[in-house]
This record gives sequence, structure tokens and C-alpha cells, in this order.
Amino acid sequence: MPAVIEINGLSKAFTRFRRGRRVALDGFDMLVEPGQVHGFLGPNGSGKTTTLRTLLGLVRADSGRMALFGQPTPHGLPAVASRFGAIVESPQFFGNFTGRRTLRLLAVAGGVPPTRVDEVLTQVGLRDRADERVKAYSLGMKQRLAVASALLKQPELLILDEPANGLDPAGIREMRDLMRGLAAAGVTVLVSSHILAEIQQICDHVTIISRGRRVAAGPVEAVLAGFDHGEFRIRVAEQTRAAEIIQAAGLTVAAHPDHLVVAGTEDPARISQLLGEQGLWLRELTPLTPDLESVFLELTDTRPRPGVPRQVDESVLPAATGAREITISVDDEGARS
Ligand SMILES: Nc1ncnc2c1ncn2[C@@H]1O[C@H](COP(=O)(O)OP(=O)(O)OP(=O)(O)O)[C@@H](O)[C@H]1O
Repeated sequence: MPAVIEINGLSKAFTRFRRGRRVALDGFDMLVEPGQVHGFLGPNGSGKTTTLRTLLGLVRADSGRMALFGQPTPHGLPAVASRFGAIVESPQFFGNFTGRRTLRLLAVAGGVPPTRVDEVLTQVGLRDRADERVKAYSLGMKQRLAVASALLKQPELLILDEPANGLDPAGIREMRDLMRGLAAAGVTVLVSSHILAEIQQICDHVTIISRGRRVAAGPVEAVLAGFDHGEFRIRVAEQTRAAEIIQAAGLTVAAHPDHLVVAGTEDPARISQLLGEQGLWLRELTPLTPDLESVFLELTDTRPRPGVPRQVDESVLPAATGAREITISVDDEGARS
């Protein structure tokens, strides 16, 4: 079965009047396989929207190859148009139309049976409000209407650019549940977002982009595992003495104001034994497992630094030196390569 989305070496620079060229994509690669809920992460200005717009034929690439369901794009788009739905720009609806009328018109225009309208309204949880005018909808309801419009064709792939943008926590949660439901129904989902905790909760795979290049890709857990340094946070009453004992045993210790970070052993029992033998009792011993946010900040080098103003468009930063790419794939037997 061909990949749902395959992008190789995609490059795009925008030429701005009297302001020179801005490189948005610089040899970007991406692979999305059927059934994945794939998170697409990157700082502001890293090239996410440009990638999606180029894939959908809205922007012309300078170079590189892209395919949707094995069909090269943009030329092959008509052949696969009925197989995917995408919300890449903020959708604009007529405020005076009801949600139901909006979807009915879109169904007619797309040659979709009108019975689909109620199905998608139910799917996105808008059925009770379907006969209200769109201008009375909250932002979250408008987002759902947009998702409903993309679902009319029963797509195999749904592409969502920042679906949680502007939503309150309840709205984000609803959007998350909606995406989970779609994934459970077998829809492949590609979702770009800044909300890393959300991505970590709903996505099984991830691609991280920085300055127009892929810097990490693979199953979320495998990408995180690549950043697991096998550290433990410990709290103990006599911190200085504890640090000396641990160091003397050949482990490494970093002291923080109210805790120590210990590395050099995979076995937490070793730490408690070392300290217990010297009459020191642990108040806390926690494995430090990386989360997507810390991995993202490390890979994209966008961690805020005290006293240093942050540049919000990543594409204007000087290229990071020593950037590494982590690509982790899992073969059919589940073995990592
Ligand atoms: N039409 C355009 N003309 C000129 N520059 C553009 C255009 N579209 C995008 N860019 C520039 O390309 C770079 C990448 O933009 P893009 O919108 O793809 O980033 P993004 O990762 O989606 O960012 P955000 O998370 O802020 O939406 C930015 O510097 C942006 O200003």
C-alpha cells in the first residue's frame, strides 16, 4: 500500500518585494502511513503551513517531490481529491446561513448525498445547534463546522492545520476527542499544532520541522526515547552528603536548589540502596522521562532564555549549527531501525 503522504526534498523560498528571499522550506521530508494520527510540529515560521499549502497545490514548490496516496502532486491531485479533506486556512462561512444549510450547500457542490449532512453534524457534535446561524457560533463550533465540511466526502485522510488555535481548554479537549474518534474509525489524520501536550496525547507518530527542515520523525514514543537520558530526580534531607555518596559510587549527580538529578544507572534501587546504607532516606525518586515539549524545545533550539528577547519567526534566525535529525521507523515486526 503506498504511503498516504510522501514528501521528499521539498524546497520553497518566497521572494518579497524589495525585501529579498525568505526560505520557508529547505529540503523537507515527510512520510505519513495509513492509519496514523500524525502530529506535525514546528515553531512559528518553521514552514508547516507552507508544507501543507504546497502539498495541496495552493503554493508552487521550487523543488522536491510530493505524493498523496501514491499520486504525485500537484498534477495528480484531481485523481485523489475525493480521498482527503483539509482545513489549512481559517475557513470562512456565511454568517447568516445555518450550520446545516452551509453543509447542505457544500454537499450539493461536492456531489455528496444530503444524508451525509446529518451524519457529519452528529460526528462533530453539532447536531443540536445545526439550525442556528453560523454567526452565533463560538470559535470552537466554527472549527467543528469546518471539520464537518471536510468530512462530508468520507475522506481517508484529514489534514488539519492548527485545529486547536484559539480554542479554550474545553474546546481543545473536544477537538482531541473528535480526532481520536476519527482515528478509531480508520481515518488517517495529519494535524499541525503548537500544543505539544495535545499532540503527545492524540498522535502516534510525529514529524518535527525546524527552519524548513525535518529534525525528527517517527513514532512519538520512539522519538521521546531518543531523548531519554536515564536520569532520576531525587529529594533527600541531606542533599550535599547524598550527592557525595552517589558520586563516590561512580554515578553522576547534578545539584538543583531542592533536588538532585542522578544519571549513570538504569536501576533506581541502586540509588536508594546507596543512600539507605548510609542512613539517608529518599523522599522522592522519579525517573525523568522526556516529554514532547522538552524534546521540541531542544530540537528546534527555541527554549526561551532569560533576558534574551525571542524571535517569533523561526525562518529569520541564523541556521542552527550541529542540528541533528532523528528518524525512527518501525518495521512490520515492530523492530526499530
Ligand atoms: N506568501 C508568503 N509570502 C512571503 N513569505 C511567506 C509567505 N508564506 C509564508 N511565508 C514565510 O515563510 C516562512 C514559513 O511560514 P509558514 O507559514 O509556513 O510557517 P508556520 O510553521 O506555518 O508558522 P506558524 O506556526 O506561525 O503558522 C515564514 O517566514 C513566513 O513569513
